[in-house]
Formats: sequence, structure tokens, C-alpha cells
Amino acid sequence: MMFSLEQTQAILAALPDPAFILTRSGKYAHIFGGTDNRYYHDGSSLVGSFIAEVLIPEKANWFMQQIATVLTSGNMLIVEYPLAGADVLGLEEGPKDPIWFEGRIHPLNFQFEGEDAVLWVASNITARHQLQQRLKYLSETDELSHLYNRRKLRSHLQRQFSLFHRHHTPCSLLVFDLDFFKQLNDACGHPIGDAVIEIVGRVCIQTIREDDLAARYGGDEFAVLMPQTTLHQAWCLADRLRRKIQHALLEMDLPQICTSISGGISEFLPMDDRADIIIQRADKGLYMAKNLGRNRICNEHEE
Ligand SMILES: Nc1nc2c(ncn2[C@@H]2O[C@H](COP(=O)(O)OP(=O)(O)OP(=O)(O)O)[C@@H](O)[C@H]2O)c(=O)[nH]1
Repeated sequence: MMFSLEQTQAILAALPDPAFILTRSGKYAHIFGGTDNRYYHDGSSLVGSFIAEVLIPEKANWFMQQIATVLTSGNMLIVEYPLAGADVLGLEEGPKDPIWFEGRIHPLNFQFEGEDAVLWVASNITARHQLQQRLKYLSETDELSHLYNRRKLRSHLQRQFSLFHRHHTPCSLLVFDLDFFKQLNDACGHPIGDAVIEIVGRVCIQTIREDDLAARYGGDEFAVLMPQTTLHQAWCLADRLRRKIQHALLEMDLPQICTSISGGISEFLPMDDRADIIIQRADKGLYMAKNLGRNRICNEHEE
């Protein structure tokens, strides 16, 4: 059966997601659908305006690039992007948190007012995006210390290891472990031990630099990966962290059992053929720090 022109128009108007016809120069030529008003405002007022009149330059340029890419390739492009109130020109009050969209952009095989054009279907995926972010956070984070977990540390270490072999920029690793943590647990109970781990996490977050990555590696073991950092610089940073953690633990109103950390540092070396070797060297430094009386940072060569 064929639909009449009116019926076809009614079907297009009924589409739940908005479908924009956008020209190469960024003109909103037409909008169909967008009837699901849980997710979309009426976009009909956009028709006739240009993207550059509606969005801030950075966003407008991005939209224009996507249109150009689709028209050059002739293929459909799927993109995910946020739009916040602040991205829309002249919008006094808009949503503070961005709305996330999936855009499916398809080239059209006819011109509009002498211009190439695309069909851009925008679907609100904010709920899916938030869930993805939450799952990512949960899969990478240690819930007690709020630091990254072992899995994230290992994947990041592997990435830094590949970068090191490509660019030869220094990178160092600290592993550290609480001193006499078992005794604290035994004397005061696990909840107090947990509180100590939480504090160590907080001090790490406050102390490390933006590019560093701190993780809880195991029970009372932690690691900090420090890109662009030589062994000497790593020692200085690690020792500062050691002193800060000690200060925070001494401030806790607890029996003074577990008040310090011991750590080992290692630097990535050109002959390392696996990332694990870097952890092993740092572990040797940690072992040495424990043997030399704890509450210190060592590397494997220290006597
Ligand atoms: N409270 C608490 N304890 C934990 C957790 N995970 C591991 N532990 C405990 O951490 C302790 C680790 O002790 P060790 O590192 O072996 O020993 P230590 O007392 O720190 O001794 P040194 O490292 O030689 O100074 C064990 O008693 C574990 O039961 C946790 O999530 N919470």
C-alpha cells in the first residue's frame, strides 16, 4: 500500500526523535518529529536559522565538521555529544547539566536551496550515558579508598609502558604498604583499619598531581603511577606523600600502632620487556624499606 503525501507528512511529524535537515552551510532547513516531549523541546523555531546563530562557536564548528565529514564520505556517521544550556546562544536559563545525544547523520541525495544537505536524527541518550559513566566508575574504582583499583592501574601501566617505548619520556612507579596494619586491625578491629585506608586514599587524592594515577592495589597496598617523572623526582614526591600520610595518621585519635607507610619506587627502563618488571622492581624497593626499619621510601639498589 502507498501512503498519500498527507499521510507521509503525518508519519514524519509523529517521529518520537527529532530529525533535522541541515545544509552544508549549517542552515536548519527543516525539522520533522521530536514528539517525545519527555526528551525534546519543540525545535520548530530553529527552522530558517543557521547553526552559528544558535550555538557557541566551539559547538557550532563541531556540528559543521560533522556535516562536512558526512557529505565528503557519503556515509552515515554516528556521534555522541553533550549539549548544555551554556552552549546555546542567548539562552538565559537552560539545563545546568548537559543533555547527551546520539546523532545519526545521513547524507541526502538531493539538494536543498542549491546546497548539499544531511538528515541529522538526534536521540536523547542522557540516561544511558549516565549509566555508562556510573558503570565505568564502579569498574575502575576501589570503594573504600575512592582511588582507582588494581584493574585500572594495570591497564594504565600497560598504556604508559607502550608510550615509554615509543617516546622515551621518563615514567616512575611507587608501591607502598601500611606499616603494622595487621596489628592495628587485630587491636582495634577492621572498621578502624578501614578508616585508615580511607584516610590514605584521601591524602593520596589531595597530594598527587593531575597526571599521576593512584590506586589501591590490594589489602593495604597502594600504587602511584607518575608519568614524566624520573626516579629522583619520584622519590621526592613519594617521600612527601609518606610524610603527609604519617601526619594524617598521627592526627587520628587512635592507638599509635599503624602510623606510617613503607614504599618502593622504580623507573621504567629501556630494557624492560614487560610492565610487570616495573612492579617487581618497586616491590623489591618496598621489601628493602621494610627491612631497613619501615617508614621510608627505597629503590631496589638502596643499602
Ligand atoms: N580493615 C581492613 N583490613 C584489611 C583489608 N584488606 C586487607 N586487610 C588486612 O591487612 C593486613 C595486611 O597485613 P600485612 O601487610 O601482611 O602486614 P602489616 O601488619 O602491615 O605488616 P608490615 O607490612 O610488615 O608492616 C591483614 O591483616 C589483612 O587482613 C581491608 O579492606 N580492610
